[in-house]
Amino acid sequence: MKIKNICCLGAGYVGGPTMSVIALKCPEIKVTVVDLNESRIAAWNDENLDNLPVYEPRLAEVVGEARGRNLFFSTDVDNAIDAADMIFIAVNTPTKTYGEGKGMAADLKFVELCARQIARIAKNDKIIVEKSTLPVRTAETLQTILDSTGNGVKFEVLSNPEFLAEGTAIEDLFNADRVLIGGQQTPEGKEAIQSLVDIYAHWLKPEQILTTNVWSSELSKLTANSFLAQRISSINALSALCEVTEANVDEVANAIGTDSRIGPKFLKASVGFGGSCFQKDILNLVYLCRFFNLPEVADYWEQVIILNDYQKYRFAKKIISSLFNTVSDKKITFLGWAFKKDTNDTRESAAIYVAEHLIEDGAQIHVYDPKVPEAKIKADMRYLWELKGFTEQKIEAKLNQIYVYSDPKEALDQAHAVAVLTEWDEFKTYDWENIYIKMYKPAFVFDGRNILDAEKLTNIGFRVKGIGKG
Ligand SMILES: NC(=O)C1=CN([C@@H]2O[C@H](COP(=O)(O)OP(=O)(O)OC[C@H]3O[C@@H](n4cnc5c(N)ncnc54)[C@H](O)[C@@H]3O)[C@@H](O)[C@H]2O)C=CC1
Ligand SMILES: O=C(O)[C@H]1O[C@H](OP(=O)(O)OP(=O)(O)OC[C@H]2O[C@@H](n3ccc(=O)[nH]c3=O)[C@H](O)[C@@H]2O)[C@H](O)[C@@H](O)[C@@H]1O
Repeated sequence: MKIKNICCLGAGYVGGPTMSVIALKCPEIKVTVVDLNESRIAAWNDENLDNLPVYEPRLAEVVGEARGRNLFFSTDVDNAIDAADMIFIAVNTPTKTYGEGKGMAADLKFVELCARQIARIAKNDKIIVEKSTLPVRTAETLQTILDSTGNGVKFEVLSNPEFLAEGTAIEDLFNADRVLIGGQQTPEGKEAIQSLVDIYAHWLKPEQILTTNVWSSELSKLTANSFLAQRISSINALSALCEVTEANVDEVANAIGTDSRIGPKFLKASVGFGGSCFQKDILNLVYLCRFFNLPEVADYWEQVIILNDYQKYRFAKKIISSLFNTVSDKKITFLGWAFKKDTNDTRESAAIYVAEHLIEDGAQIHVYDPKVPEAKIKADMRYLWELKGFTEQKIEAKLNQIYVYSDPKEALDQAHAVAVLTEWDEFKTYDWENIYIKMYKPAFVFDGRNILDAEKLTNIGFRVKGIGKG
């Protein structure tokens, strides 16, 4: 089937960039991205491209070219579903916060609602594409819901997980290592797979487009994220050993990364990985393994999360113990709040958890992040404390321990310590001599990303503590 009209449910970090690139590369296909969130859609339609709801290098350029031509953002979900031959589901699939599987399983209620809405609206045959990250065998559930309307419409469900990383989304989409398309191995399933292959073939080579059965595709996405996160937890585990043995974790990473069997990527020790997906997807994998009665496999993967929590806690503890065992009423400046550089996304950012530990010890947290506004930072902390069941009064009191700045100089002025939580490039270019003069002494720098020149800072007079350095 030659696709002429695509609809995508969910205009978030995945739906927005992926559909913008498809629209850019396939000018003959009309692409409509819909969302229930009106303000998000309004931001996607904002004339000023600096106001797009997702910050990604080069995204504004892509949207600027395709929007209004064959790329549209709308809240009219029903009409977009009706008109489409192919519907991508790119809605959120967070960890469940209630009931069966709470804290572990993926919450599929948004995906299920999409399937029900499609089943209700569709009048002609459609291809449904799972773009959201889903537990293996979700396609079966979707197919059951879609097929139970009895209106004779035929649906083919494909799995097409997304591998882009935030901060490099456009680059990743333009030059994907691979795209993965899973479908039923029936003649109709194979035809649907080919329709999606044809779309990606507008800009990717045939060898970059992998096709599999639907279950392998679903499981490959969870597996890829688990392997990536496992590498970070592995190097972070060793960073703790480096700190007590005077080995240097960056040197160790380089030494092992030059072995072509290991490879150099994803070996950067840090304050801990964040982002909306690694933790959620591993928890989901662990839940699935327990569900299928594989406790040893579940325990193995769960350790990746346990180690990551330990790393964030260890960083906060090091700040407290270095500052003479208390940070009560001390000004601790956080450089960065986003979970990595070049994104405004803060979901599961290590900064949130480090801040929580320090606030618990009485610290005043002063934050500067070039892309994250005050409202977002406070909302992140509020969400965490609400989940813990804190009273409104307690939450308000804790929020008063957080100060957010749009000028890094003000954030750093008269601080007792600086903690680098995100690896934004601009932090490396600051006038550290001047910052030192204006800080309380001894002036501490805790580099949770190992991006600053520790030798230079030490020569200025700072007490510098990186990750995995003795
Ligand atoms: N953020 C990332 O870098 C990546 C995310 N993923 C996966 O993609 C999925 C989406 O992730 P994000 O884009 O980050 O989430 P997001 O939260 O940024 O966006 C999801 C959007 O879906 C909308 N939505 C929910 N229900 C809807 C419905 N019934 N109809 C229309 N819109 C609806 C929400 O309002 C929200 O704007 C998740 O499953 C995630 O695991 C996969 C690869 C990368
Ligand atoms: O499913 C998803 O959501 C996506 O998850 C990750 O992408 P993302 O979370 O956007 O960003 P990463 O570059 O993977 O970084 C994740 C976290 O790990 C940290 N990290 C990364 C690499 C490293 O060596 N060390 C390290 O601490 C980053 O700072 C960040 O906090 C994967 O890299 C994507 O392939 C996947 O599509």
